[in-house]
Amino acid sequence: MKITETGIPDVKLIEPKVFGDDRGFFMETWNEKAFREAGINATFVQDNHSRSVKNTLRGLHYQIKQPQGKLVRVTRGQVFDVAVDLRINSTTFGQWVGEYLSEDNNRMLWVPPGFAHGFLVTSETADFQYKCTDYYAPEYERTIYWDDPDIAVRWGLTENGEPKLSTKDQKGIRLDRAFPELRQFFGD
Ligand SMILES: Cc1cn([C@H]2C[C@H](O)[C@@H](COP(=O)(O)OP(=O)(O)O[C@H]3O[C@@H](C)C(=O)[C@@H](O)[C@H]3O)O2)c(=O)[nH]c1=O
Repeated sequence: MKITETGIPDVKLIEPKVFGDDRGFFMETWNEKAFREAGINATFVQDNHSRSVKNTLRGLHYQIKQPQGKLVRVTRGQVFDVAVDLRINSTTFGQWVGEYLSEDNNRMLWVPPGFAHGFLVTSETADFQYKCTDYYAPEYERTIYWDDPDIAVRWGLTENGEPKLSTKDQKGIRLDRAFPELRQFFGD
């Protein structure tokens, strides 16, 4: 597998080596040694799978305690996947990176703890699967509004396009309002 840095060096793009033959294909999707050699030291405790219809946007989510590192991929369809650096002392605080992940390109993204994460579904339907380094903790979960003007993710929605959001994500807060809590929990 090929593991490369993105515009935010700690967020990594993983391109598995795919072995195709007349039966189909084979690929490794997680290899602890290869990831460790690429600087990713992760112990995973939870695997998740969601299915979403086109134009669904899930995010931007993070947990103030039990922050989760996430190894994400798409097994059906395509999404535009986004990670936002919320580490207060990071030189890339508030910046985002985005990658198209699909069942065709087999790409995966490593989103470290200390980042908000979200994705927009760009195909008719998308199956999204990911491994997490800590457990889901709804009491610690926070949502930054997907269209926060300070982060300004270019989601690629059409001009008047409104994504399909959960009630929780419609109530996402702005980065500046999240800041005091981030300073408390993501200060180093
Ligand atoms: C995330 C999660 C949700 N749930 C439940 C809670 C709720 O009733 C239902 C749907 O939850 P949500 O609406 O929060 O699901 P969703 O919007 O898909 O949340 C996910 O979004 C992406 C972008 C991430 O990065 C994930 O970490 C996670 O926050 O599933 C769990 O039981 N365990 C979990 O780990």
